[in-house]
Amino acid sequence: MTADLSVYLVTDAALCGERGVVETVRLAVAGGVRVVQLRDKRASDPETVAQLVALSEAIDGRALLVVNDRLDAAVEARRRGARVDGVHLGQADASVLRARELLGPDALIGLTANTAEHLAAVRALPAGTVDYLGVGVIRPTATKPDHPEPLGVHGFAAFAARSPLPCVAIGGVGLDDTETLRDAGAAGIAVVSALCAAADPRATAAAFRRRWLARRTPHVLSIAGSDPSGGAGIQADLKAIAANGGYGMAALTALTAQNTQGVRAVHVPPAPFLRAQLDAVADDIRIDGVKIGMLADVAVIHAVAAWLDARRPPIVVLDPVMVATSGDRLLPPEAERELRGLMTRATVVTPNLAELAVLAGRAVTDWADALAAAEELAAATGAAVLVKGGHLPGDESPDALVDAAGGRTEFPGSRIPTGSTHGTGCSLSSALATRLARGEEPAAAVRAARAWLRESLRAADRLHVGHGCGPIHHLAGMWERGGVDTRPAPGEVAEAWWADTAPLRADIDDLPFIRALADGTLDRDAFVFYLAQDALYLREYARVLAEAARLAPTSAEQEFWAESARGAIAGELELHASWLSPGEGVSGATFAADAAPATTAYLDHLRSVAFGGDYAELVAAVLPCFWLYTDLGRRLHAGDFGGAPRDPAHPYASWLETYADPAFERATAQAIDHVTTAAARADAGRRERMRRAFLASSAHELAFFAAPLAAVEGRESPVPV
Ligand SMILES: Nc1ncnc2c1ncn2[C@@H]1O[C@H](COP(=O)(O)OP(=O)(O)OP(=O)(O)O)[C@@H](O)[C@H]1O
Ligand SMILES: Cc1ncc(CO)c(N)n1
Ligand SMILES: [Mg+2]
Repeated sequence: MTADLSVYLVTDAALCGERGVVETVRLAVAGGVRVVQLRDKRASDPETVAQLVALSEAIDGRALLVVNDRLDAAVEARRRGARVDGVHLGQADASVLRARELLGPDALIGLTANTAEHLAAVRALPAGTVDYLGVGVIRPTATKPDHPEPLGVHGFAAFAARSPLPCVAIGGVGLDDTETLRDAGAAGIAVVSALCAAADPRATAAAFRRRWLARRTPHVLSIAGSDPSGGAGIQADLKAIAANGGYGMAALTALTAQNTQGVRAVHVPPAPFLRAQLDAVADDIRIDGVKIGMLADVAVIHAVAAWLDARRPPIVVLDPVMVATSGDRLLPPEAERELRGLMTRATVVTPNLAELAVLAGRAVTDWADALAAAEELAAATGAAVLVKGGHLPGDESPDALVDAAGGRTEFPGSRIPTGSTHGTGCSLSSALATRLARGEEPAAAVRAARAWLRESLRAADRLHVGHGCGPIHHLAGMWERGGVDTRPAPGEVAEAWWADTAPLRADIDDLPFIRALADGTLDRDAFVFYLAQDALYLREYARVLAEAARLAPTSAEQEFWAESARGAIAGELELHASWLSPGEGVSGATFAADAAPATTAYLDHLRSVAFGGDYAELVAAVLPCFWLYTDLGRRLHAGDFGGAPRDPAHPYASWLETYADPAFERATAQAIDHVTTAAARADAGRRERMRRAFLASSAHELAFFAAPLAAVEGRESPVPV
């Protein structure tokens, strides 16, 4: 069989010391050892059998277990239920032919070899008798006192080049030899003292594994369904693997007929054909990581489980897909139980909240439940659980990684405002598999995969794919860094931002203040309160506009914002002065009024953005005061709210006129142009900060309009600031 022989531990009871062989092996396997060879020349056969049983339990299928020399002990331990994958035999040990006969075609059988005669003998054996050669020693070593003349790295390379079988380098191998031997053609490095005598075998094994994987493109296989619309399934997986630095491969479990709106049909090819795909890949290509997605039915799950058991890929990320983003089932309920069986074979499982509830068999209603359920599931299956908070209500989308020992890392993150989340789960699990296959530590791998996912989510709406829940932009970061111009046109930014304010604008339209302003029934005190606050606001707004002028990159923009500042302080206050005139007896109130909470909150927001010194963000923050007023003024003036604003008897007629002023409309068009041009030029991160500043100001506009009536009626404003 083909196996991952990369980091191969040979035990030495004396070197393991008080920690013992079993605990040393457990730690080393947790760190990334792929093959464990029990080697104890002095142990009796019954002792060896007992050791194999204990080791098989400790390894629990996460690495291959072979025994040195003792074929009979291997057979007996298997009889007692231990999982013993094979034997390693020396030239003087029991015949490899007999081992193959007793252990079967799937066993891992190794043979020590280091001379031309040994190679000739191997060539004479029937094909499939021996799987690999143990070749050494590389350097003089105390762990094999009777060792032959050391080969050195060059001797090893020459031998491996002539060998028809994979060669594992053994004898005096240390951490610093890892890449050298790998590049000399080793299929793996066998380590004795560097691991058995290590103070922390887990960390040392992880270091070997990292060094082994360093500077080498990981080969990642997706076992998943097809989504012809390209956003989820293997199509998403291949893009995610490529974007995260891996070579992607895909074996299809199912074909779906789906698009961004839903799944129309599913076709599941026979399970043996899936097995044929998997074997075709594994027989030829080193597999560094596997991602498992849609499994379609019980037969497929069983086929994947059997293949995993036969091949033992080093990294398995299982995304327990049950329901598509669209709500369509991708796994029948009776197969859900079977998924739990697969979990024990996974490195990491990545359920969303609903899947976690099913797998853990308990209700998951909030994030605390999710963390508790993830802990139970990880402890029960031995797989780490990455629980995803994409479906949590609210503004946060956190994930958390919980390992089988109960260790937990949380990854906080704000929700990215987009409807394009088709295939996020597929993409995240593939990115994670790729990074783990490259040897990244689990928490670091999750962090990097999430950073990539978030970058791809932020750019998602720019793809304009489909009419439903669109895909993420898998290659957004690559395109941006590679100089592909993917920036939006200013008009596209304007359209998107305007759409984002739709709920706020609807709320403004529904305010009793606006309704009463339109039909002239607005309480006069409320109107005066509003004007006084507006006057306070405009005085500071003018300073903020002046700051925009100071930061402006072009003289045209400098002139525009300076002129707007002048307009704010002069024109608007002049208007207000005519309303709050001495005859009305309230003019002193203009500057004398205290700022209401809504006013202070809005100004604090504007000043903090101005203080940040980013021109683009600042002009985005000042835009709603132009845009929302122009829109509202135009519609008030047109009588869209009922009432008769052009009626000279309307008490607020002249106020309403100002905002429908064509000069103000032109200024607003200019402001939109300057701001969206700056947004279109900005990189994705700054563009998002601009959008947030724009939306925050829009929300303050709503609160500002809601405040007056509440204030004069002595109640709390319905829109908190
Ligand atoms: N709007 C969003 N903003 C930021 N992150 C998000 C958003 N939506 C989902 N995510 C992230 O995307 C990843 C997938 O999470 P989710 O809970 O949506 O999984 P899923 O339901 O399995 O996805 P899928 O629908 O593709 O199967 C997680 O890292 C989650 O935090
Ligand atoms: C093929 C496939 N796999 C997974 C998902 C989950 O989003 C999907 N929609 N389609
Ligand atoms: Mg999912």
